[in-house]
Amino acid sequence: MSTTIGGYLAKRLTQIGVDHHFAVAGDYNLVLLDQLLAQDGLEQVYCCNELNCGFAAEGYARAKGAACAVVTFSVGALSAINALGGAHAENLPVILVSGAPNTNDHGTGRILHHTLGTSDYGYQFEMVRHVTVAAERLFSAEDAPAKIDHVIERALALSKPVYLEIPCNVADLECPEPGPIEALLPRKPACNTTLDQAVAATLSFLEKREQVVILVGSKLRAAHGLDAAVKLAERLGCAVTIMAAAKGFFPEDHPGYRGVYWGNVSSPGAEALIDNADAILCLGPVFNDYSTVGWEAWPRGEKIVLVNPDDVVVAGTNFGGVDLRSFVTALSEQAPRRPLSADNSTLSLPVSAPLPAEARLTNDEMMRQIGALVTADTTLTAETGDSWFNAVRLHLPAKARVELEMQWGHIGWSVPSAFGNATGSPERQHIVMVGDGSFQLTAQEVAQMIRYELPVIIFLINNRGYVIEIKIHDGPYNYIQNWDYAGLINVFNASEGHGLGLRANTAGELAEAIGKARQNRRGPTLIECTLDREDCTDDLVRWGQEVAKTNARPPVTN
Ligand SMILES: Cc1ncc(Cn2nnc(CCOP(=O)(O)OP(=O)(O)O)c2C)c(N)n1
Ligand SMILES: [Mg+2]
Repeated sequence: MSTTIGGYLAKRLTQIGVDHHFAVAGDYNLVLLDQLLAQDGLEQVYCCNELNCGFAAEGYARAKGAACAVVTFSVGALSAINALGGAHAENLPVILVSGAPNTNDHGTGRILHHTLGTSDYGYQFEMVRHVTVAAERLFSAEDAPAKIDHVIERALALSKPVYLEIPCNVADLECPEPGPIEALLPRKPACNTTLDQAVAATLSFLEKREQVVILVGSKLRAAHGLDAAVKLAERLGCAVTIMAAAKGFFPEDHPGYRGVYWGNVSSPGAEALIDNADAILCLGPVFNDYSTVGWEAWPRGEKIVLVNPDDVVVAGTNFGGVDLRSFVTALSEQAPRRPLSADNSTLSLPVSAPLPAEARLTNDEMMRQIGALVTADTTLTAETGDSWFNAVRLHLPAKARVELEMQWGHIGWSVPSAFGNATGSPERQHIVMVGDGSFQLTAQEVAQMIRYELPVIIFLINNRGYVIEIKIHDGPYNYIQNWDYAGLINVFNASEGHGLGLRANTAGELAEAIGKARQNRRGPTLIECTLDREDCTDDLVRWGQEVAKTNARPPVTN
């Protein structure tokens, strides 16, 4: 039995659970798109531009575990590379496929359209290698299956993006049908010796420790460790705090849950818990300048067990080649059971009283009403900006999901990512919180939510500017042209769309808009929430001051 190279890729995508792929057409990829369209069980979904296409795939991977974006050469791929950087930073297996020039043009010295105007067409491949863990260029049918399998296997094994370049005259060449998919799926580690030693070292480390705390980090999901972390918390009976970028990665109704650890913007009591602990098990953390609030909140030293996706460090001793899920699972099975020492009934939850309907809308009232919307079936995508701090402060019901991009932090990511996430998980309720500044970068992807009739509820927080930047360091560059954000939906609807654009200036208008949004099942509802610029979270103000101090450190002169 044979297929084509595009058909081989299409079959592999469906075998790894990718039922949709995102695309922007270009003459270098049209034949490939035809091959992908021919695959049963694989839907082709279109985006307005290649940056959004990459972010839509990134969001889809959050829902489905992997994703694919197909773009044209150079003018398309160079935009998508930014989104691939985001997928790399956020540990998401996105497969970027780029069409490419006809193989007969290589080495001719000819100048091709969409290129830099030179005869070397290899620059894109060189660029993309910096943001992927595997990259392949196809030139013939003979080695195409092996190269396609290689990049897919690497994407799944490392939960990172990969790249495939398919020339326009190669996509429909004949090749054998794919073999068994098992060869590409992540395999359990063969060697247990190091694992056993890491567990033994941790057990003896814990023997002498009384104040044990688990700190959940943002790599835990990519390392497939969410369930194991709950089992470990139950075994140790200990308190559990989460890092902001890991919001939703530990059930907040669990008795051990004790809020967000984020330095001086931690949940009440969480910072003291970490500071007073004599053992901190850090599961998949990312300690960067933002998550440590300018390097101030960075647990280190002999009381730390650092559990990374592929290695464990016990009080400074490194155990390489130990995967996080196996380690946490083994520890949860072998650690002496301890009684529940933490009780999150003391967890103080900021709940503001409802405002009268005619009252001017405030940030607290907006979050009170959004919080009431969140259920176990909700996926909340929260954008860079005060939306980070608002989302992190929410108290989540079990199984509710929060999607953040706190490592890459590309403003505008949330709209296309939520489009992809909603495409991959239509059974969930999708909510987006996005500021006016961020929205202006990728707004057009709301039109695709209209096209595909996705009932995403978008809370557009119009506070007239880049407030997160204003709180770090103000200047004229933080103020933007205002849009009629609610009115934009009519533009995107044209004559046949079911999008809804509403504005909420008061508490009552917001409540009414949310009611209408919940009824609108045939398209997105954008609710423009107008807030005073100064009405932002205290957390943002404190965090912004710390970040500004960190950025202002004078060069260290030796
Ligand atoms: C692609 C990209 N370009 C610039 C930035 C820097 N930046 N980070 N946050 C912002 C402003 C966000 O403003 P909004 O979305 O309105 O959010 P708020 O803080 O709620 O006002 C910028 C301009 C960024 N993070 N990503
Ligand atoms: Mg803003």
